[in-house]
Formats: sequence, C-alpha cells, structure tokens
Amino acid sequence: MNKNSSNIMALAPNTSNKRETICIFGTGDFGRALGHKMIQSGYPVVFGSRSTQKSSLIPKDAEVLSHAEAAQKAAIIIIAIQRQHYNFLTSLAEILHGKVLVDVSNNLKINQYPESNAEYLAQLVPGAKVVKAFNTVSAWALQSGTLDASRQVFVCGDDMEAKQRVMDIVRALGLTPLDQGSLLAAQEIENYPLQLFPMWKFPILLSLCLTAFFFFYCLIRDVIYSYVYDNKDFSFFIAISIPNRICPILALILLALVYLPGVLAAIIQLYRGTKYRRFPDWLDKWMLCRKQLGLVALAFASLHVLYTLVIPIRYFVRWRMSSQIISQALNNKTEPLNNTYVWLSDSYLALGILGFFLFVLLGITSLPSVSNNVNWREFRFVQSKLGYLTLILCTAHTLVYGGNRFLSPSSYRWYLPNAYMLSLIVPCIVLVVKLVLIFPCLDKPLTRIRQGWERNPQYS
Ligand SMILES: NC(=O)C1=CN([C@@H]2O[C@H](COP(=O)(O)OP(=O)(O)OC[C@H]3O[C@@H](n4cnc5c(N)ncnc54)[C@H](OP(=O)(O)O)[C@@H]3O)[C@@H](O)[C@H]2O)C=CC1
Ligand SMILES: [Fe+3]
Repeated sequence: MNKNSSNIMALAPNTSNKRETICIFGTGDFGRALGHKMIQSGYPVVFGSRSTQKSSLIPKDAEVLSHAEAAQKAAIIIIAIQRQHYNFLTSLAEILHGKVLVDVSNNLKINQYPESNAEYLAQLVPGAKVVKAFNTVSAWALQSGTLDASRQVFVCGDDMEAKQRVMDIVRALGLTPLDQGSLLAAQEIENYPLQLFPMWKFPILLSLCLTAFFFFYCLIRDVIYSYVYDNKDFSFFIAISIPNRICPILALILLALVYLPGVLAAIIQLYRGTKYRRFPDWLDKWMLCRKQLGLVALAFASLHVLYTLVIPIRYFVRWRMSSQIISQALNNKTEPLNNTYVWLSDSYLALGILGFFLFVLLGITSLPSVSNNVNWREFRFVQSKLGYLTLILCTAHTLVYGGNRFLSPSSYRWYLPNAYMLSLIVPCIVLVVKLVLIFPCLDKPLTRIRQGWERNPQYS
C-alpha cells in the first residue's frame, strides 16, 4: 500500500514542490499516525522524542532526534503529547521562540482545566505562535484512511499567518480546515470530541417522551376503555395498531417542530425590529438541531409506511373483513358504494404517498453529499418551500384520515379526543402563523430586517 501511494504521489503535481519540514514532538499513537500521513503528502518529518532509538513503528522515512535538535530543523512543531507533560517545553523556550506550535491535545472531561490546553501551551512558551488543530481527528482514522466522517479540522489561533500555514498543511493532507477564530475558541474545540451526539440528544429525548405519552394515551383510549366498557380484549393493539398510530403522529409533530423555531424567530425579529441581536439560548439550540429533528421524523414516517403496508395481511383485519361479508350475506343485503368514503379514503392515501415522497426528498437533500452540491439558495428553497409543502400534505393526510371523527362527540372516550386530533395542534399553529407571516404587512418589514436594512448600531 505504501508503495502504491508513493507511486501515486510521484504522479501528483504538487510533490515536485519541496514541502517544508514538519517537526512532531511525541512518538505516540497520534504523533506516528500524523507523521505517516504527512510523509504520504510529501512533507519531510522529524520526530522529537525522549528516546532517539527509532522503533519499528515509526515511519521509516522520518528522523527521530531529541526535542531540541528536532525543533531546530522545523518552523512548525506539532505537540503530540498529553497536556500534563507539557512542562518540559519551558526549558526549550529559547529554541521554540517564534515557531508555530500546533496543539492537538484533548482532555478526558469537558472543561477539565480552567484554561484550554492550547492557551496553557501559549502561557508556557510565550514566544511561540500557538495554533489549535487536529484534535477532532483520531489516530485510527488517520492511519486507516477512514476519514470520511471526520474530514473537518477545526483550527484556531491568534497569529493569522501561523494559522494560515497550519490550514495549508491541513489542506495538503486532504482534510478540510475550518477557521474557528482566535485561540479563545480552543476551549470549545477541545470539548467537541467529548460530546456524544450533541445535536441528536434533544430530538431523541423529545421523541422518547412523546412516544411514551402517546403510547399510554392510545392504551387508555383504545385498550383499557374497551376492556372496561365493552369487556373486549384489544390488548393485541399494542403490537401494530398503537405503533402505527404513534409513528404518523410523531412524524407530523416532529416535522412541525422543525419549522416552529423558524416562525418563532421571525416573530422575535419582527418584535425587536432588528436581526442584530441574539436569539434566546433555547431557540438557538433548537434551530441547530432542526436537521436531526427532521431525520427522526422521517424515521417515524418510514415506520408508518411499513406498518401500513402490512395491514391487509393482519389476521384481525382479515377476520373483520370476512365477518362483514358474512353478515351482509346472511342479511342478504349489499352495502352500496359510499362515494364520500371512497373519496376520503383515496385522497388520504394520495396525500400520504405524496407527503412521504417529499419527506424522503427532504431527507436526501439534507445529506452532506447532496447539500454540498447545491448552492445556499437552492438548499433554502428545498428545505423551506418543499418542507412546508410536506408539512401541509402530511397535516392534510392526518386531517382527512380522522376528518369526520374530530367533531363527533362519540369519538371522545373518557373526554379524551382522538390522538390524531392532538397531533394536529402543533402543525396547525405553525401553518397558520406562517400563513399570517406571508401577508405583505408583515412580510415586507421582515424581509427588510433580514436584509439588515434596519440595522441598529447599538446591536452591531
Ligand atoms: N490518539 C488519538 O486518536 C488522538 C490523540 N490526540 C492527542 O494527541 C496527544 C498524544 O496522544 P497519543 O499519541 O494518543 O498518546 P500516547 O500516549 O500514545 O503518546 C504520547 C506521547 O507523548 C510523549 N510523552 C509521554 N510522556 C512524556 C513526558 N513526560 N515528557 C515528554 N514527552 C512525553 C511520548 O513520546 P516519546 O516517547 O516519543 O517522548 C508518548 O509517546 C494527546 O494530547 C491526545 O489528546 C488528539 C486526537 C486524537
Ligand atoms: Fe397515515
């Protein structure tokens, strides 16, 4: 594999330009993996280590020297050592003066130290230009080449030129640098690898709570009520009927919750008359996890489709159909075709099919590989216009399905309305508010605010 990649590199145009030597302190897992990748990309690498004995694990084209000797050979030094061992760097302060030090370290806990590791390094070696980078890339991914999920490298630092040089290296390694600003951002960057699915927490927790709520709601209405009043055992509803009620309900509510923060933000901006003020924290966080909310909603919608497809093969459904036929035969009476029911049934199915199709399209366009290929305007068009259309179709699908049942008092059990009726509350609020916001008397000022025309210097 090594041979292959060096062959490929021989063909690559940029290998002809001699790259600058990079020094890496620490011959541990990460230092070695990064060194290996650097050599593959054409950088001469020199390791600074406590032991100059070259182990077989170290890339064969790399040199291993003492820290002081290695540092003298390069202008950029990557510190692949744990923070608690940084102390020895103070004795090298003179050699490290003016050099670019790249801090790659991570912590074991969120906000483990009062200052970030990169800021600590800058305090220890005040004459050096410290840049934070590479901490979100794992040694394993670097070595095995499975970098698809973590191609992004967050970079921050106070010295613009030093940061630019590090970003150039990141690019040369085939990764994507993301400039996060000054070294103050290091604390946040160091916390990234410790967060476990941060954007998924709220959507998953919310859907768990809603699932539990609607499960018990349907259990009370459809199973316990029938048992108490009609002495009928419908406990088997737990297997398919209730899940097939929860899934569309959750898909609809979660989809509406994707668009609710947008209309709330518009109301807040209209009220404040400016966009140059931060939204409340909860709204910011909610806005950031909209994509995940949408994907969870899509998962529920897909489950609803699967549950619906098995309806004709369910024993209970087949039994109910045959008993209706038998009772018609026994009474010698054929039920005439009810045109209203035909229309209701066909239109709710049609709305469901179209709604689901657009839902899937929304999901596909939110994938990074697709969204990277459309421009911002196209992405906004799909996610906003198509998103609202999906919400309208899904709301209409639910409305038509339970349409005639919502108003009839007989559909209430223990004063509890049909669960579908509850599921329509949030989508209806979102759609009505959005409709109101489209009116020119609100839309025009909102557009002006969003274009920054009513810029208030106080908030800029
Ligand atoms: N492993 C990973 O996937 C990732 C690691 N990182 C960060 O990279 C850094 C290194 O991690 P990793 O390579 O996994 O750790 P290792 O424990 O594998 O290596 C650490 C290296 O630090 C050096 N070292 C240890 N103690 C001292 C000391 N007292 N004085 C001087 N040097 C010392 C040693 O190198 P030598 O023997 O050559 O002196 C050692 O090999 C850490 O800060 C980590 O947070 C960041 C992203 C991912
Ligand atoms: Fe449905």
